[in-house]
Amino acid sequence: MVLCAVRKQLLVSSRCGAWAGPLLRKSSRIHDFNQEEIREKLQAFPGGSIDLLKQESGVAVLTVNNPSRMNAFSGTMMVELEEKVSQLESWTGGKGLIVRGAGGTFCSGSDLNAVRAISNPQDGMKMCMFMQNTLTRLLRLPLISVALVEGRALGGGAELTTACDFRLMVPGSIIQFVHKHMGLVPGWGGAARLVHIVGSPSALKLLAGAVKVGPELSLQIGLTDGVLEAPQQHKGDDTGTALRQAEDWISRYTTGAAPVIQAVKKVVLSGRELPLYEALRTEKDVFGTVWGGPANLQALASKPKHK
Ligand SMILES: CCCC(=O)SCCNC(=O)CCNC(=O)[C@H](O)C(C)(C)COP(=O)(O)OP(=O)(O)OC[C@H]1O[C@@H](n2cnc3c(N)ncnc32)[C@H](O)[C@@H]1OP(=O)(O)O
Repeated sequence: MVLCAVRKQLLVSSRCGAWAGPLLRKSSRIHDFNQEEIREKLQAFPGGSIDLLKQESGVAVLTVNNPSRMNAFSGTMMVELEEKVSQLESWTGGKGLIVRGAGGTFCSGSDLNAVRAISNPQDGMKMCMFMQNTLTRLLRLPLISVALVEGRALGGGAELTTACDFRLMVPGSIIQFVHKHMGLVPGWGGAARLVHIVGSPSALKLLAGAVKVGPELSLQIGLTDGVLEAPQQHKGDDTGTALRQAEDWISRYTTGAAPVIQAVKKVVLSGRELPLYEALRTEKDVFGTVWGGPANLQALASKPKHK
């Protein structure tokens, strides 16, 4: 059922040139439940915002913005994240996404005040399913995504980093699955994704030890894809900032026509999520959307040599 939904999502989005519309979005959810009730409850815990900046380069910047609480996720921010993911799903010209936190730190997980207020099992389950649905859709966006980790990514913040294709860290930053210290395990899909990224022995160590993972260890176990230079801010020049460095890093993967970059992400996604037979069928269909397309014809006309 879920596999069919993933394939359907990939195919229709390929034909439309945009990511899945509302109909498919519903069927591609991991948990099919009425999200309205939990959305309403989450709205009762305001604070901060999730800001989205779509740039002409085709690379968007999504900022978790609640610096007075180390960018903890309030209830309204959880709802806003879902809305921003919906906007990105229908961004035809999009190629890349950088997810970051405001004020020099990434995210300290869910807002503990909201968590206390909805600590009953029913609401906890609904919040968990809501965030799993949203973060699954974030990872499935037809955009190449990277989490830019400055400061700390704790708890749900660490889980959020795993909902991106790549992670970049600045010196001194930390990713820590602190859940065990909170009497919890990840609930936003972070454990399942972490196993895919670093393998089960390392995932077990990180979760059972609530290990503080700095850039060096992170590179060693394959959690991080790059360590940036220590950010430097010169007057009138932002080239040294972590964001600019992340934009430079991602540009090597997002240079080119949007339909081609999106197709690349789709074939990798289908390879990651579908059994081989389904993935091959999807790859064939996605191939059909770029074969003979403008970028393909232009490349053929220019007789390129790949030296
Ligand atoms: C399935 C999801 C699971 C989860 O995400 S559970 C949540 C896991 N996260 C946490 O437990 C983080 C707890 N916070 C901390 O450890 C520390 O605040 C942290 C992030 C290391 C920063 O330490 P410091 O630099 O010393 O700063 P501080 O403690 O004074 O924090 C500044 C203000 O931010 C607040 N804050 C930080 N993380 C928060 C959170 N998750 N929820 C609600 N408020 C949070 C903190 O209470 C403080 O506020 P205030 O200035 O005292 O009013």
